Amino acid sequence: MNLDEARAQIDQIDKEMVSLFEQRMNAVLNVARYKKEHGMVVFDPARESAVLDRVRESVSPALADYAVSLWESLMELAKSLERSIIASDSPGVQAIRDLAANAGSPIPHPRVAVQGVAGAYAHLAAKHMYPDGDISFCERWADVFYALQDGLCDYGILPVENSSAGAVAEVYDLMRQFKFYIVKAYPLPVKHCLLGVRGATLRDIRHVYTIPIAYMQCADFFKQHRHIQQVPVANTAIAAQQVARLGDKTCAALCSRECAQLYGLDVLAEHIQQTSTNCTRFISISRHLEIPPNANKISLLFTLPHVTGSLHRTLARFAHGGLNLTKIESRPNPDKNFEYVFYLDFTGTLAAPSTAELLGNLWDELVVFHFLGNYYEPKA
Ligand SMILES: C=C(O[C@@H]1C=C(C(=O)O)C=C[C@H]1O)C(=O)O
Repeated sequence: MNLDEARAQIDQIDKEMVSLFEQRMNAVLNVARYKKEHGMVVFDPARESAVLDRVRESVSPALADYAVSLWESLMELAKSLERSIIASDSPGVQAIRDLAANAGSPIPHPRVAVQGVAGAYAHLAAKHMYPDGDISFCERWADVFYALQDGLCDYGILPVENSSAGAVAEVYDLMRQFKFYIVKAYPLPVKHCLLGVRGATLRDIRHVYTIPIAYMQCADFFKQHRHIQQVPVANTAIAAQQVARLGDKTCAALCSRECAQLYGLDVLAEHIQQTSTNCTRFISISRHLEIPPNANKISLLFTLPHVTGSLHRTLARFAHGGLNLTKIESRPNPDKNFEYVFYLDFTGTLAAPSTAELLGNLWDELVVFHFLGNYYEPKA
């Protein structure tokens, strides 16, 4: 058989399969109508296992895994179609709608907490995000969460992810513990400088004070300057403050250019990060949900049952809904060894009924599900 003949055969088979697909989906619609009338839920795991067992038995062993995978997808599509008919007023969907309806407005002249001291990247992000904000400083990231919990500030600004060094794991874990809402996000271009005391030169430097995630972003520079040892501190601007206090020509800080003027230091090297587009995403967290009219991003936190394909099936539901995932992060679940908490960001808005419904369904189905916010994030 030549290529054209084989493809003609495939075309003929596809024609029959499309017709069968349509017939199957129509049968699914009948199931959905029945379920709606009888108050039944969409997902029936026992029925799905029976369908998959039958498929596996009916196909040649060499194709069994392929066939099972195809039927798993078919059943996901079936459930998406069913959900367009039922479950639209389940408790989860109602909860999501209530959240959206009760979302508050931004606080004027807010009190904004950031970690570090003046000149920290979080400080620069906070000034962009809240130009009229009253900014105060905390020692650790956790302290920003405590300040918010205790009502000492209205918003907290935190880094969640750098374009080259990746996620800020500690902040993700704190998000799980405190479950505040994300009300804004801002991708801050980050250009690192090496600052030393007045009169120092790059050759004098033996120690660089900085936060490890910033050091990682300048790995190439420090490979070329192997004699410079890293001294980890909690924040880049705290590093600048310490170097200024030490007054030692062998010590430098890796931080923003703004710190030079703030702490009376000299710029010994600038823009030493790996990539010219280096950028850190900052979020603003709040005790209260706010959804601005231009909200374009949604963040979620959830756990999944530890069974084959559960993440794949969940993500497929976003794909079927035409939703573009922008970030997925997994962190250890402290309640269950070697199981994970998933964090998902995607472009979307709760104003889209199908999105609100998808999230409501997940709320109903998953043991742990938290809606973290629907906020505006400008393009990086
Ligand atoms: C169509 C149904 O709903 C869902 C989809 C199934 C399918 O596509 O075969 C099977 C079980 C349910 O999870 C059904 O309950 O039969």
